[in-house]
Amino acid sequence: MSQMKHIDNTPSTPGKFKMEKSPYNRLRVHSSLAKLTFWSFVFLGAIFVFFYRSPSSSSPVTSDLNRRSLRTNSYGGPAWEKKVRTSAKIRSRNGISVLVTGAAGFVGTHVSAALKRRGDGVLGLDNFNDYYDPSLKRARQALLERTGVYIVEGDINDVALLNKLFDIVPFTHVMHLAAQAGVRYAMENPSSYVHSNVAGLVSLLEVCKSANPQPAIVWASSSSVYGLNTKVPFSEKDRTDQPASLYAATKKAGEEIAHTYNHIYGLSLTGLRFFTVYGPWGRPDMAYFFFSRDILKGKSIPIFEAANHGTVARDFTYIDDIVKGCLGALDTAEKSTGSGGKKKGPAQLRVYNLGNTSPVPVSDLVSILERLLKVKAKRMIMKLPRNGDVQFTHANISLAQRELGYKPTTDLKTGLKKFVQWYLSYYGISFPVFGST
Ligand SMILES: O=C(O)[C@H]1O[C@H](OP(=O)(O)OP(=O)(O)OC[C@H]2O[C@@H](n3ccc(=O)[nH]c3=O)[C@H](O)[C@@H]2O)[C@H](O)[C@@H](O)[C@@H]1O
Repeated sequence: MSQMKHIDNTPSTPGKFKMEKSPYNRLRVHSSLAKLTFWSFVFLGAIFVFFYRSPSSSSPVTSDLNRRSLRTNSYGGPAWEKKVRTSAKIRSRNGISVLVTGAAGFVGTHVSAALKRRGDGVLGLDNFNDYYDPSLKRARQALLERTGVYIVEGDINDVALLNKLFDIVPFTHVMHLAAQAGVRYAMENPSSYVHSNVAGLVSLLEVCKSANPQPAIVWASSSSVYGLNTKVPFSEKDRTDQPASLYAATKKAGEEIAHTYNHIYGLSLTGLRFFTVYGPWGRPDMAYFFFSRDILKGKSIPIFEAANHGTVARDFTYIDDIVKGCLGALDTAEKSTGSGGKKKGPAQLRVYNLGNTSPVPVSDLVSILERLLKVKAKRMIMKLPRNGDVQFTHANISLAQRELGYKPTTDLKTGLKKFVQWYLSYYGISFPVFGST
């Protein structure tokens, strides 16, 4: 401390003392001191105005990104690296090592657990943002930790962190599931979709392209890319240039970005178009989830219908079927061909529908929930809002069937029963619900 003081009082140049000895110089020093004080105030004032009045600092974008804790927490150190290595360690013959982004998310948790179960190395990455209740994400994290999967807390836009992870583990695969999901929320917070689904994807692909070896990447696109397409069932060959929401547009952009990185850098890329995935540990922002909550609370639920009382339907797909599709995609993914950021030859570029091939009207979904929950829903029929929803989705899955061995086996009634079972036990709600179905 005293040493510090000594250092602070030492003039940087001896000449300064000499100058002070002349009265003329003293005058000059005083006047420059006054000037210095004046300008310091001006400068501090400017800083104050910039930080407290600047529109950008209080813009919804900045404050939202801060609020949603998208920043990477501290990382590094031998203990942290050991956790990363242990989690990503392959424990079976022919196993793969996978970086799963969005590992604390709904699909991410299930895929990570399935990979770990069969002996693959798995490292999770998640920013734990508060788009929906983060305590559910923490509970999923705890679940994964028990199976030996460690989740690094960080954002996919953090290139330094991603590079560090690739320095520690030569991942053979990336399962990229981190995204801003939800069709309707895109009108409330458009920038979060660009941040995660466009910028985040690019930053991840930048790191993958430079990694040595380059990993093969499987990532989550969405059925929403079919947008206003009316040809059913939706086939991968159908047009996808009429997105009905910004969410859909960012997923479509992702498919085009994937094409670019495949073309320039030889990255092996597989996009999976998920069709309204549901099940235990699901997302509370999705209709089946909050319908269950509100039916139990006796709150009315808005059920959308199209013009002229047209039915709104979804090709609801059960999580276990989706997991099988994801694993099938990882297992059939060919290696990327580039190295050192340079393409060495053509690489695989694929897109698949992962749906259930059996659309169910939303009103039927509610009837199933009523039976499972033994509570009559207060239905509030509403016109389908013009905020991104499409009237129906229906997947043609023959391509995934042929090339990934994908074969969904769970109908909505069976899948919802499993969801409701989980929901009641997770939220500690006990009453006799089962038996009658
Ligand atoms: O398949 C997909 O690609 C998308 O599936 C879901 O989107 P969505 O099908 O709109 O799922 P929900 O928000 O759960 O809505 C399910 C159905 O319920 C309807 N709904 C939703 C909310 C509501 O209040 N009332 C209502 O009738 C919707 O119109 C829709 O037909 C996911 O939220 C997206 O992240 C995903 O990408």
